[in-house]
Amino acid sequence: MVNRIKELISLLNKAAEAYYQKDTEIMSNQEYDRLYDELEHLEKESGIILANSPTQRVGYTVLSNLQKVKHDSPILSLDKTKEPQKLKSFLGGEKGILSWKLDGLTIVLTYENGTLQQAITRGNGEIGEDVTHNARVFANLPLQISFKGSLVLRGEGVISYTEFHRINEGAQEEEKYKNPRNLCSGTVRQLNSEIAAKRRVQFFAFTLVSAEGRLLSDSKAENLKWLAGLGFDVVDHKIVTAETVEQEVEWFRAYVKKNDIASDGLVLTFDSIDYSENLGSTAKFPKDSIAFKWADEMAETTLREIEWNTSRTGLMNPIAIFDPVELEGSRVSRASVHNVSILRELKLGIGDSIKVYKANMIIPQIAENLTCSDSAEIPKECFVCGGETQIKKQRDGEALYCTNPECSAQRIQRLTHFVSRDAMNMEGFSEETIKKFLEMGFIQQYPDIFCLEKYEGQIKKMEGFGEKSYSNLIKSIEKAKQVELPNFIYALGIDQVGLRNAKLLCSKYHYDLDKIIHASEDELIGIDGFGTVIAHSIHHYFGEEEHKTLLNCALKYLKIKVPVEIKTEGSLVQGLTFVVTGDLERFSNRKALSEAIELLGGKVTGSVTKKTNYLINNDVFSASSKNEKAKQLGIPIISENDFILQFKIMPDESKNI
Ligand SMILES: NC(=O)c1ccc[n+]([C@@H]2O[C@H](COP(=O)([O-])OP(=O)(O)OC[C@H]3O[C@@H](n4cnc5c(N)ncnc54)[C@H](O)[C@@H]3O)[C@@H](O)[C@H]2O)c1
Ligand SMILES: [Zn+2]
Repeated sequence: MVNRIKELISLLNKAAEAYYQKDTEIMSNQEYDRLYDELEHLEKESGIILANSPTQRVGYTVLSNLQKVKHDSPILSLDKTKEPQKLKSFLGGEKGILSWKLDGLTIVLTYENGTLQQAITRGNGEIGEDVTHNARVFANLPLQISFKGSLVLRGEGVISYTEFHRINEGAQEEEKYKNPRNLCSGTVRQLNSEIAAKRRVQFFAFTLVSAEGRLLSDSKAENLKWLAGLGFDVVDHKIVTAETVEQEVEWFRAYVKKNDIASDGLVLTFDSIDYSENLGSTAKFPKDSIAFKWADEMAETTLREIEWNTSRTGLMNPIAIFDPVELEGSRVSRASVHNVSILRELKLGIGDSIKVYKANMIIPQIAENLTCSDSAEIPKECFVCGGETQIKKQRDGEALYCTNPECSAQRIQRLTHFVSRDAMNMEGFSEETIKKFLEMGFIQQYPDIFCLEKYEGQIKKMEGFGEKSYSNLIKSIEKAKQVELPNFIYALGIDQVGLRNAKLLCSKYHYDLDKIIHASEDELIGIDGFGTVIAHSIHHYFGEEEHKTLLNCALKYLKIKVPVEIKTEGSLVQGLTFVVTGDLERFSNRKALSEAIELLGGKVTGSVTKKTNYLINNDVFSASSKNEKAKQLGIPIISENDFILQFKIMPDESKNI
C-alpha cells in the first residue's frame, strides 16, 4: 500500500507541476481527481501521510522570471463534491451564494488611491507572481475607480471559448492550447504584455477582501454589488438557501453549454462574512465554501481505432475513434489523445473498454481505460507517405513525427496553410484544388503558386474549373502578392511559428526580413516569449539551402507591405515638406518620388512657400521660377542624388524596408 501511495504522490505532483508551472496537462482533470481521491482514501485507510503528499498542501514551487509576492492571506483550495444533496446539507439554515467556478487564473488585485496598483496570481496559494503589467491590458478591468481607499479583491482572469478558438486557429499544431485555462495562464504569466494585450483577457471578481475606510456589509452579495458599481465585472451568481440550491444548480447546468466563459463547476459560499469567519479553515480548505463539480456524464465504449493524421510540420497526433456515444446532448465518437505520452499513460489498445466524457462539458476526452491492454502500436511509418516516423520530446511530453520532408500529407497541409486566411489569404484556393494541382504537377512548392498562369489552358479544362473560377483564382493570387511580413513568415509554416510568434519576430527586427533570416539562435532566444525550441526552429529553417532558394524565388513575386508606423520610424523625411520639379533620372518619375516621400511620412506640395523645407530639382542652377522663389526664401535646392544620399531613400522603395 505504501508503494501505491508513493506512486500516486509522484504522479500527482508531476501533474500538478505541469498544470500550475508549465501551463500544460499531462493527464485530464478527471484522471487527476480520480488519483487524488484514491490517494486520500489510501491515506485514511493506512494512517500514513507522507510529507510531500498533495492532500496536505497546494505545495509546488513557483518557478518563473516574474517577480514573486507573498500573499497577505493564503488562497486555499476548495473542498469538492459532486452531489447537489451535499450542497443542501452544507447550507443548513444559512443563506449562500452560488456562482460559476471560473476556470482561468486566480488573481488578487490591489487598488490604491483609485488606481490599479498590483495584480498577483494565486501561485501556490502562499506566494504568487506579479502580473500587474498584464492586468493593465485586460479587456474589462477598470484602471481607475472612484473609491480612493486601499481596496483588495479576488477574481479570475479568463479567456472566452470564442477567443480561444480564434487564437488556436492562427496557431501551429504544436502551439495550440488544449483549453481556455492553459491559454489564459500562459498569456497572463508572460513577461511581455504585448501578448496579453492582443488576446482578450477578461477579469471577473468573486471576493471583496478589504476596502479601507468603508464599513463592509456583512453580506458578500452586497459587497459584490458594490464592486460592480465601481466598474468591475462580477462573476454570475445567485442567492440560494437549502430549499432552492438544487434548483439553481439545475439553472447553471442548463446554461453551462451556452456560456462562452469556461467554468469547471460551481462554488457555494455562505453569504454572511461573520458566519464564514467564525468557521475558520483547515490547512487546505476554507470552511465557508465548497466547490461543486459536475458529475461529468460518462459513457463506456470501445476503442476501435487510433487515427494519426499528419500535419504540415510532420506532427502526428493520435485521435481515438470509438463506438459513438451520447454525451451532454450530442453524439461523440472521437477524442484527441494529444500525444504519445498521454497515449502510453492511458495504456490504450484497440478493443479496450474506455470511459469518455466532455471536459468542462465541452471538450471530449478519455477519462479512463478499463482494460488497459497497452497494445496500441506507435506507427513506424507515416500513413500517408510511408516515411519513417520519429518520437521527439516536447514541452508537454513525447510526440510522433513523420520525418519525410517530401511527405505528400505534409506538402498538402503546408500549401493549404500557405494560402490560408491568416497566412497569404488566397481566397478560393481550397485543399481540394491544391491536391489536384499537386497531382497534375502544376505546383510542388509554394513559389509555384505564383506561376500558375503557365497552366492556364490546362486548368481551365479541369473538372470544376472554368473561365470564371480560373480568373478569380488568379485575381486572389495577385492580391495576395501584397502581403504583410508577419503573415508571410507565418505562411512559411516554420515549426513553432504561429502568427503570434511571427509578429513578435517582426517587431523585434523592425520588419527587416533580412535581419530575421540572419538572426543567430542566441539573439532569437532573447526575444521575450521565445525559448530554445522556437529559436532553434527559426534558425534552422532559414539555414537550410532549400528554404533559402524557395524564399528567394517567392520574393521575386511579392511586394511586402510594412506597417506605416514602422516605415516612418527613423525616417528622415518624416514631417518635412518637399517640392519636386524638373526631370528625374533615378526615380522613374515625379510621382514615384513623391509616393516614396509620402510613404515615409513626408509631404509633397506643388509650389514653393515658406513652409517648404526642400526643393528637389536636378537642374540646381537654372533660373526657373521655383528655383528663384526658393532662393528668395532661403530654401535649399537639392538634386535627386543629394536627396538619395541625404535622406537614404532609394528609388526602389521596397529596398528601404
Ligand atoms: N490535469 C492535471 O494534471 C491537474 C493537475 C493539478 C490540478 N488539476 C485540477 O485542479 C483542481 C484543483 O485545483 P486547485 O486546488 O488549484 O483549486 P480548486 O479547484 O480547489 O479551486 C479553488 C480556487 O478556485 C478559484 N475560483 C474560481 N471561481 C471562483 C468563485 N466563483 N468563487 C471562489 N473561488 C473561485 C479560487 O481561486 C479558488 O482558490 C483539481 O480538482 C484538478 O481538477 C488538474
Ligand atoms: Zn508522411
